Amino acid sequence: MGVTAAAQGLPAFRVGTRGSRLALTQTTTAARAVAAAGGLEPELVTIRTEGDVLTGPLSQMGGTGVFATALRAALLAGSVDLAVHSLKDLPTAPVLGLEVAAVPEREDPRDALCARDGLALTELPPGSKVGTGSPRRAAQVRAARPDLVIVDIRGNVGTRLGRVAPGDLDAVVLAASGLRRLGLEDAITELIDPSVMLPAPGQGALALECRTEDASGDTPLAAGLAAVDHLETRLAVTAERALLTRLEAGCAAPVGTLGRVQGGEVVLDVVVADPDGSRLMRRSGRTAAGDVEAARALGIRLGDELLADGAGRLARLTL
Ligand SMILES: NCc1[nH]cc(CCC(=O)O)c1CC(=O)O
Repeated sequence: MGVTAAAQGLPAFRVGTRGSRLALTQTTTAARAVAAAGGLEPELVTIRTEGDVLTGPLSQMGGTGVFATALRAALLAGSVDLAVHSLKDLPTAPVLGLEVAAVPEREDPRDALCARDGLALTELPPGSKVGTGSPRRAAQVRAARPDLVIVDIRGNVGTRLGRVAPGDLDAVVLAASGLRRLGLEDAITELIDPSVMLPAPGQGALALECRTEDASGDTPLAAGLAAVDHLETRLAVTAERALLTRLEAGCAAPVGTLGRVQGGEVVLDVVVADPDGSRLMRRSGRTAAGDVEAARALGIRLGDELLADGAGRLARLTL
């Protein structure tokens, strides 16, 4: 990408990314969109994060942000100008000096079942082994199919998909968006309906983060970021993340939620699960689709309702 910058004389900007194939794919796409809208030339900088190096169960890995911390440090140090995160991996706590300046239009937020022989969740024989490292996915699979066996797995998308094999797993659950971005959608045997499985807050969406001083003003980067921001996605994920913050739940918590804009309203569905799937607490709410503050208030209100019903103990569990 860097070669044409000199040729065309476009100003360059450096974009930080994790080194996984999924991260590189989504960073390249997002960076090109920002660059095209802003009249810039992107230069990708690969950054190794703690989450790429450690190999233990993700749910035991020292809390939130293992993927985001190194990218944020690079932004603050000035070694990159933009970081592209999977929004669901981005901790909700704000970082002084940084800002999520754009949230592009979301991909399919649903979870996908990738099973042997084209099977759907209801078709898996009793005792089938389903792989996931996510307490949220595990709890919702258990609630729908208490007769299945959950196997804790981790690794990148390709590794997890490869576990569906004779003598190993019968199925895995992965984000549809990640599979699509990698061109692996043929492996999907069922897009699990949100009434059965609510996704992680922010799933399918990207967060484009930069230094606050670069987020606005009359610069090519600010113009490029403003052009790719998608209001409906931002309203939905703002409500989802406000809910998560209210529950003080981390990315490994058994909390599923999906916001959407529908008929002029932001609608938010939430589930907080007992890890064994024996108890699912559900809530839904809506508010007029206006500014992000109204969307945030909706997430906080549903969070308060769930806390009043005792969801706090469940939400803060990480395993
Ligand atoms: N937890 C890892 C992770 N972080 C982001 C995605 C891709 C989906 C997305 O963009 O939200 C994935 C893979 C998965 O959950 O299957």
